[in-house]
Amino acid sequence: AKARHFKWEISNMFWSPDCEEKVVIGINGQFPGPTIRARAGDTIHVELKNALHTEGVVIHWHGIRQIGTPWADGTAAISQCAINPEETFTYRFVVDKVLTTTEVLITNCLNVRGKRSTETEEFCSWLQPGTYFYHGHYGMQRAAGLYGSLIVDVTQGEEEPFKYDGELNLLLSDWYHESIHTQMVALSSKPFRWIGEPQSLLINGRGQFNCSMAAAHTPGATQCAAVNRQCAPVVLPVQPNKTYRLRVASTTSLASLNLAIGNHKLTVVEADGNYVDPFVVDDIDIYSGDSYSVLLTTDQDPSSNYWVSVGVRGRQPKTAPALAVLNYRPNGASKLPALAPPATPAWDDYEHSKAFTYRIRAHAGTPPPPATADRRIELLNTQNRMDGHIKWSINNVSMVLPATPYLGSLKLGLKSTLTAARPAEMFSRGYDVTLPPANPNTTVGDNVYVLAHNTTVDVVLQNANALAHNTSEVHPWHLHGHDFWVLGYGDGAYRGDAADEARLNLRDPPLRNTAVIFPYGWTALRFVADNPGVWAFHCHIEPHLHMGMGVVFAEAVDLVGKVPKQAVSCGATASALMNGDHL
Ligand SMILES: O=C1O[C@H]([C@@H](O)CO)C(O)=C1O
Repeated sequence: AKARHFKWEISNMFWSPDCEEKVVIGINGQFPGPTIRARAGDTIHVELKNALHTEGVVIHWHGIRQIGTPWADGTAAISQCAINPEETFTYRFVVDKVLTTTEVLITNCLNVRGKRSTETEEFCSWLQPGTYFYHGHYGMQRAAGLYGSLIVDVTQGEEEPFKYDGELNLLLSDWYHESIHTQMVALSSKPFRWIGEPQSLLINGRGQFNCSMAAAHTPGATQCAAVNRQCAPVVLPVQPNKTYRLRVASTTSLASLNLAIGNHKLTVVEADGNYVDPFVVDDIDIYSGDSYSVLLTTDQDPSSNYWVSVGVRGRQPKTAPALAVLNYRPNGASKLPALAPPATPAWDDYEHSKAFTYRIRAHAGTPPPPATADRRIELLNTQNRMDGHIKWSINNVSMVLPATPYLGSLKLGLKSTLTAARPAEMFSRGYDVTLPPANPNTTVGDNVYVLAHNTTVDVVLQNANALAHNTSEVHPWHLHGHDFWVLGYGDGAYRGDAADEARLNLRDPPLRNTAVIFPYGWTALRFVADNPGVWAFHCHIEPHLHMGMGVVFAEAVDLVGKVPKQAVSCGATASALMNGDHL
């Protein structure tokens, strides 16, 4: 395994992601940020200088478990203090080691790998290559363009369970013309102002607002992409009769997406860094926080190019699809495809989305979940009011983050930094998910669940009607520090009865770090609390997180190793350290 060193400077800069000039957060003068490419087991060192003039910054390595390095997870107020302007913080972590101490997993891991790969007998660990990404996790900085790809290849000499001739990378995002500062003020203001739908969808940071793709390809066109490289349509060059691995990840602020390629089938082989049982589809849904690998065979008429089309799902779209060109060489890249771009399924065709999502199953050799859980936490997702504000709440508590990051305050036992009461383990069985909340009022709190080491935890996420009648939205939930098994999905209220149990798949549930709840439905997850640290678990929709849609899992914090002082020298932890306390 190698150490890979990166030196980054984060700054605001003028950029035209969709041909309209705005301000983005860039890294080393680039937008999106540079792609990190490593092999499984490598250690990444990112020496990150904050060159924003007046804002802190952190970077979250989405999908990387941070085993033994919870202070490098990059969540402001949870795992570390925001890095101040002009300061430098070094992230050091391994990509990506799965390690567990539970019996079932050890046995399975030994069966799969045939050997113990760590020195200590009680552990079994293995390396996990895959498609990941990184992004800002302070305020709404991700929506300002602070993101990039993180791709982890298999260790030298190891093979993937599928073959391909080439690789293409698509990092998908959405883009607003309002600054994130305006957006945050709007979302927090009284009366509430919703940010609306994004102006553009971006592929690898490039989109076209108010520009026709034809204009983009017309020599001499005076506007848009033809004259601005920053928003030039993405071209994916391919040779006929080859197989390509398309890595697709979504870092959108709001939009759920669907991707299709004219006349081409897609074989799904990886989800969130885990191999899946391969299946063939015409298009894939991608929620914010998801990543996939799909195989594409260039078996169509080679005299033509084809459109790659990315459209909006789950919300009535006001945003034009993003397009890229699948360029069969030796055709010119600007040769317009003969076929029109493939149309996205109707935005509210949830049956289509469920059919896709339910087909995702673990690849043979993936460890199965423990047969039973030690604890079940049921989280009701509602939209609420509080003193004239609109919030998202979990069991009627909307999450607010403290000034002092939990990792430091809990390690030092500074109990005063926690909300007095622990959050509820379940919501009332009689709750009617089909109606707006009977009691729309919410409180705020830290939503910290304290998890005992190595316990198996079930989480049931319950969706419900929002404040307006006949409205329930999709929410992709992302867990830090872990993959979970997605045990199952159901429509309506979860009751935990035999019918609900029958919907759970304990045989080949996929391991993922992000899972969606469908409108009015529930999703059941299971994970093992085997990674000491403090981990965010939240809706990956940026405005919803800002409105409080999340919880925190504080996991065996007493077993966390020595926390670097620099990570937590702020707030009450800084005072305690000055008084001589030791982390
Ligand atoms: O959080 C949200 O607020 C709006 C709407 O519910 C109220 O304006 C919306 O569509 C959201 O997703």
